[in-house]
Amino acid sequence: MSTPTDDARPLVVESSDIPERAAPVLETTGLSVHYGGVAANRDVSISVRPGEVVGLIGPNGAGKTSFVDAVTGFASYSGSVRLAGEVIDGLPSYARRRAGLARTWQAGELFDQLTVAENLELVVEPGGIGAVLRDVLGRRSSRRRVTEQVRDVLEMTELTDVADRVPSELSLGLQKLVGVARAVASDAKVLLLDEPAAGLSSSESQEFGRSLQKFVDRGIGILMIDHDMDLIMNYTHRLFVLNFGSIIAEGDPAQIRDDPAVISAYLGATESEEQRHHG
Ligand SMILES: Nc1ncnc2c1ncn2[C@@H]1O[C@H](COP(=O)(O)OP(=O)(O)OP(=O)(O)O)[C@@H](O)[C@H]1O
Repeated sequence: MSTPTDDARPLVVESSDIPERAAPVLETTGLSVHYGGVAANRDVSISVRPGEVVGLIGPNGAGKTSFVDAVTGFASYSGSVRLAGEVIDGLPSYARRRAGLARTWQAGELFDQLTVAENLELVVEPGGIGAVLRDVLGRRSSRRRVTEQVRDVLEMTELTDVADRVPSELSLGLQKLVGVARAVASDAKVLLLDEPAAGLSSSESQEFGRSLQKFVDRGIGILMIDHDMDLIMNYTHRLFVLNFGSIIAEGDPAQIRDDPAVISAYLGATESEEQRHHG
């Protein structure tokens, strides 16, 4: 494990610490997504191993969200998705979630009327959101009982001290962490993080990156999409780069940073943005 001495160094485990031959916990093979005539993903094959943080990056419109939508069962696709070795094609999104595929969304997804602990209870309570809301709306002074599973995740994510607060009382960075904690509370094997740094300052984003270590330590595989290159470069082990729906590069952050095809894809995207603004 890395032993960082300053904030600039990655705190997640080094690639060499991940068993090279560990079977992927998430694997897609030839995944393609079409919206009418638009090919949002073409033949995308990626893998995430247990305890590995994999980044999926690419210019705007490259197909990152479409990929996550397909993997989580929110968009139709051709090709195949395996979770812990099992093919999950054809399963609806809730069944994929139950099987251990957890997702966080770009937009805030926490219930502001509920405490942090209650937000986590939503995913572990067999009665679901209805049962939690009935309890909470019925209460006057006493808080809902915190289950052992939620207490465990709160401890792991160091959120125990804010368990009784409502999200609006927390910094945006902590709110994001609560979102991830909630995803993990549902016994996640894989976490798909869609732009977790959106809206965060660069120091909050780095803080968020450091918090990923706890999930890595538990062997959870993470696929992270973000435009924040400091977060991506410092806190991932491996990266896949999408452009126009296809993977154009794969490698560790240092390799990707110097890859001519990647540089050209980003420059091309910037140039066409500029042409759009000036055209
Ligand atoms: N529901 C949809 N219907 C039709 N086209 C869509 C739909 N969703 C996405 N697309 C198109 O698919 C392509 C990929 O979009 P997607 O949102 O997956 O890219 P992205 O990499 O996530 O972009 P960004 O970084 O801007 O979020 C784009 O051309 C987009 O316009």
